[in-house]
Amino acid sequence: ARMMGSVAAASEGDRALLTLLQRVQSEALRALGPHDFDPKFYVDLPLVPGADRAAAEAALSSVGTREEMEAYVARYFDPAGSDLLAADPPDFQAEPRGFLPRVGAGEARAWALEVHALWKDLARRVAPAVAARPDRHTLLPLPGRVVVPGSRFREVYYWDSYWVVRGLLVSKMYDTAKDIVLNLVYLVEEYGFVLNGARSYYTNRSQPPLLSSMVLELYTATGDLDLLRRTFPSLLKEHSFWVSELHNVAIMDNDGCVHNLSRYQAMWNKPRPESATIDEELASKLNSTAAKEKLYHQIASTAETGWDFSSRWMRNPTDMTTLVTTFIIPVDLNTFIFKMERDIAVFAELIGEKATAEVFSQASKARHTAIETILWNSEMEQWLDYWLPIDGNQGVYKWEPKSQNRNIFASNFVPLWLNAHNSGSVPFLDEAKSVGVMRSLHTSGLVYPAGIATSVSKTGQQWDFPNGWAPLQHLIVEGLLNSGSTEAKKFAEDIATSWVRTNYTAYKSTGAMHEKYDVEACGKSGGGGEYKSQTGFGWSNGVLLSFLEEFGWSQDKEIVCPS
Ligand SMILES: OC[C@H]1O[C@H](O[C@H]2O[C@H](CO)[C@@H](O)[C@H](O)[C@H]2O)[C@H](O)[C@@H](O)[C@@H]1O
Repeated sequence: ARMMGSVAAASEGDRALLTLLQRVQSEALRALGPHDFDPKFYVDLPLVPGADRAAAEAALSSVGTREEMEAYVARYFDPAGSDLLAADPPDFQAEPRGFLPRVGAGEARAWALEVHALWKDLARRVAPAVAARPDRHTLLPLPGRVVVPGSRFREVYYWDSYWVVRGLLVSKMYDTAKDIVLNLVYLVEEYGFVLNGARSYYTNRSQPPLLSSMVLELYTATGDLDLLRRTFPSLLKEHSFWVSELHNVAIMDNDGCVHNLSRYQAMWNKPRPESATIDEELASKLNSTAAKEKLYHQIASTAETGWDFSSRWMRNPTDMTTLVTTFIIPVDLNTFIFKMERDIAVFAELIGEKATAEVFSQASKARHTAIETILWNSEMEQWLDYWLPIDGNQGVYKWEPKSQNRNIFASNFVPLWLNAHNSGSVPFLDEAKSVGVMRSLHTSGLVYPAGIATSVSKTGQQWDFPNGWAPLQHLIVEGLLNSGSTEAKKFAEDIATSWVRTNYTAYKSTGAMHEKYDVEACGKSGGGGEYKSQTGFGWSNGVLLSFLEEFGWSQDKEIVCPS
C-alpha cells in the first residue's frame, strides 16, 4: 500500500484531469471502434483555456456517435501535443564545423545532414501555460528545451534521451544536450527519480537509468566541471531510488555470501492511463480484483524496463497475463546501475568528494561481484536474467543455477558495453572474456543481415524477434569495438554497417527514420506490439550519427542494402 501510495506527488487537479481523460479514452473507443485507435492520444489532450473540467465531464455522458465524439473533443480540448511549442535550437547549424569528418561528400553525407536537421523537427519547449495551469495538462513543465522521440511520443523519455544526447554531441549541439540533462535532473529534484517520461501519468515509474551516462558524455565533450557539481546531488538521489527497498533484491550464493542486485518495480497497480483500454481488456481474462491489480502492477513494471513488451518478462511467452517482471533480476538494469556507481565515483573524485568516491567505488565493486556470481553463465559465455520464485518474498533468496533464464536476448550481451566506458581503474571484463562473449553472440541466433535481433522468439511483441532496436545495436557495437580484439572490432563494424544500410534504405523508401527495424529484411521498419510503429525518431537518429562518427563512411562504400 505504501508503494502504490507514493505516487501522491500528483496533485488533486492532475488526478481529476487524468480521470476525465481516461473516461474520454474509453468512450472514444466505444464511439470510434478499435480500428487505428490510439489510447495515448486521449490522455495527451490539454483542456482548452476557459473550458471547465466539470462541464466537460458532464457533457461526456451525452456523447453517443462518432460525430458527437469528434465534436466533443474539438470543443473541450486542444490538439494533443499543442502544449509543446516548436523551438528552433539556437545551437543548430546546417553543417557544423567538424561534423562527421570521416564521412565523405556524397550520398552518405547528404543523408547524414538530413538526419542531423531532424533535430530541428524534434526540438520543442513546454508552453508556459503548462506551468501556469498544471491541472489542464498531463504534460509536465520542464525548465529547458526538449527533444522528443517523435510521432505519438510527444514528450521527453528517459532512456531515449541517452541516445538523443549522443547524437546531439555528434551534431555539436552542446547547449541542447545540456538542457536535456538538466530537464532530467529537474525531474529527480521534483520526484526523487527520473520519470519514464515527462507526463503526469508516468510518475509511477522510471526507465533504464542512464542519467549519469549522459552527464559523463556531456562532461567528456565539454569539460564542464560545473555541470558535475550541479548534477551530483541528483545523481546520488537517483542512485538511492534504484537501491531502495522497492528495487533491491538480496541473494545468497553457494558460499553463503549475500549479494545485492536491482530489479524493476513500478509504484502502480492500475491500468496504465496511456493504454488503459488495452490493459483493461487484457485483465478482463482474470476473475478477481486482486489478480487484476497484480497484472497491472506487472504491466507498469514492464514499462519501466523499456522493453515493453517482450517474452523476456513472461512465464508463457504468448500470454501477457503471465508477466512476472518484478521477480526478475535483469542483466541490463544491473549493468546500468554498475556504470552509474562507477560514474558517481569518478565525478566525486573530480569535484573533491573523496569519501563519496570511495563509497561508490566499493559499491560498484560489490555489484561487479554480484553480476558475475548471480548472472554470469560460464557455459553459455553470456549473462542471464535471474528469475526469483514468485510465491512470496523470501527476504534473502538462495541462488539456484536453474533460475538463470537460458533464453537468448540481446540484453544478455549488454555488459560488453562496459568495455567502452571503463571509468574505473579495473576493466569489467578482460579481452579473453570479451572474445568468448563475442563468439557466443555470433552463434546466438541474434545476428541477422540487418542487425542484432532483440530475441529469438517471434511473439508479436515489439521487444522480440524480428525487431532490432537502435539502442541495443549501439550498446553491443560500442562494447565489441572497445574489447581490444581485432575480430570483435571487425564484428562491431559489420553490425554498424548493416544498421546504417537498413536505416538508409528505409529512409529513402519512406522518407523517415523509424523507431525500430526488422532485422530479417534490410530496409524494412519493425512492427508488432500495442501501437503502430513510429517515426521521427530520437534514438535511431542518435545511434545513426554515432555510428557514422565512429566508423566513418568512405565515398566508394555502398550505402544501399545489398540486393
Ligand atoms: O504507450 C505504450 C508505452 O510506450 C512507451 O514505450 C515505448 O516507447 C518509448 C519511447 O520511445 C521507449 O522508451 C520504450 O522503450 C518503448 O517500449 C512508454 O515508455 C511506455 O511507458 C508506454 O506504456
